[in-house]
Amino acid sequence: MKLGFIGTGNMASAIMGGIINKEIIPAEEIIGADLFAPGREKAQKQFGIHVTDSNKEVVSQAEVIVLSVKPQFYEDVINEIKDDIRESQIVITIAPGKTLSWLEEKFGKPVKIVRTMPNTPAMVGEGMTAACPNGHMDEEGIAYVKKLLESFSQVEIVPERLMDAVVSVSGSSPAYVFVLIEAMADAAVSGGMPRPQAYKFAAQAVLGSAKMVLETGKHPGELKDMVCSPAGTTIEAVRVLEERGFRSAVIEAMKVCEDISKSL
Ligand SMILES: NC(=O)C1=CN([C@@H]2O[C@H](COP(=O)(O)OP(=O)(O)OC[C@H]3O[C@@H](n4cnc5c(N)ncnc54)[C@H](O)[C@@H]3O)[C@@H](O)[C@H]2O)C=CC1
Ligand SMILES: O=C(O)[C@@H]1CCC=N1
Repeated sequence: MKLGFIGTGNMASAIMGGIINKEIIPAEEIIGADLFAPGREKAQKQFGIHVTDSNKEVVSQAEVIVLSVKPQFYEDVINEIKDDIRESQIVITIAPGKTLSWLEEKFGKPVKIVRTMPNTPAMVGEGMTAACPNGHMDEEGIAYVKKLLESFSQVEIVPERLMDAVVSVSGSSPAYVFVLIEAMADAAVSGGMPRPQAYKFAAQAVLGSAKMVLETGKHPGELKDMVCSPAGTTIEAVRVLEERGFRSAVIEAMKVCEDISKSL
C-alpha cells in the first residue's frame, strides 16, 4: 500500500477521491481504517480502496499515512500507532491546532511529519492546501507529498505560524461560501427562479468571480467597482450589505474560527 487513511470521513474522502481521479495512486494501493463500519464501507464502495477496522493495519501497510480523524481523537490515535511507525514512513496531519511540536512530542521519537490544512473542494480537484514539513522530512519526501497534494489542490508551503489563518481562510471557508450561495439562491427563488437554476446561477457567479481575482491580478475592490454602474442596481445591493455589516460579519466570523483553531 502506498497511502493509508486513519479515518475515512468527509475530508479523507475528498482527498482520496482527488488522488484516485487524477490517477496519482490507484485505489488498490490505498487503505483506510475507520471505527465506524458504515463509514469505511462507504469509502470502499465509492472508491474501491481497501478498508479495515484496524489503525495498526494501516500503519503496517502504508508508506504515507494521513491522520484524518477529528483533532479531539489525535492523541488516542497517535498513542495507538506510535510504536509501529517506522522511520521511512511519512505522517500527514490535517487537523487544526495540532502543531508540529505537539505532534512530535506525542510520537516521542523522530517521525517524518507534514502538517497540512486542506479543504473539501479537493473533491473536485480545486482544493487549496497549506503544508508545513517538520525537520525530519527530506527534499525528496517533501516533493513526493507536494505531488500528492497537488493532485487535488493548489499547494503552498507556509510558515507554521500562518496555519490558524489558513484554517479560517481556506480550510473552513467553503462553508461560508456555501451559505452565501444558498442565500443568493433563496433570493433568486423569491424572485421567481426555479431552485436548481438558482443554484447554478449563484454558484457559477461565485466561480467566475473567484477566477477573475485569480486570473486578472486586479484588486477585488476594483473588480467590485467594475460591476457597480452609477445609479445602478449593484451599488444599492452593496450599500445594503455594508449597512448590514456583511464585511465585518465575515471578518469577525473568521477571527473566531482562527481562535478556535489555536485553542485545539
Ligand atoms: N471537513 C473539512 O472540510 C475539513 C476537515 N479537516 C480535518 O479533517 C479531519 C477529519 O474531519 P472530517 O473528515 O470532516 O470528519 P468526519 O467526522 O467526517 O471523519 C472522521 C472519521 O474518523 C473516524 N474515527 C474517529 N475516531 C477514530 C479512530 N480512533 N480510529 C479510526 N477512525 C476514527 C470517524 O468514524 C469518522 O468517519 C479533522 O481533523 C478536521 O479538522 C481539515 C480541513 C477541512
Ligand atoms: O470545522 C472544522 O473543524 C474543520 C477544520 C477546517 C474545516 N473543517
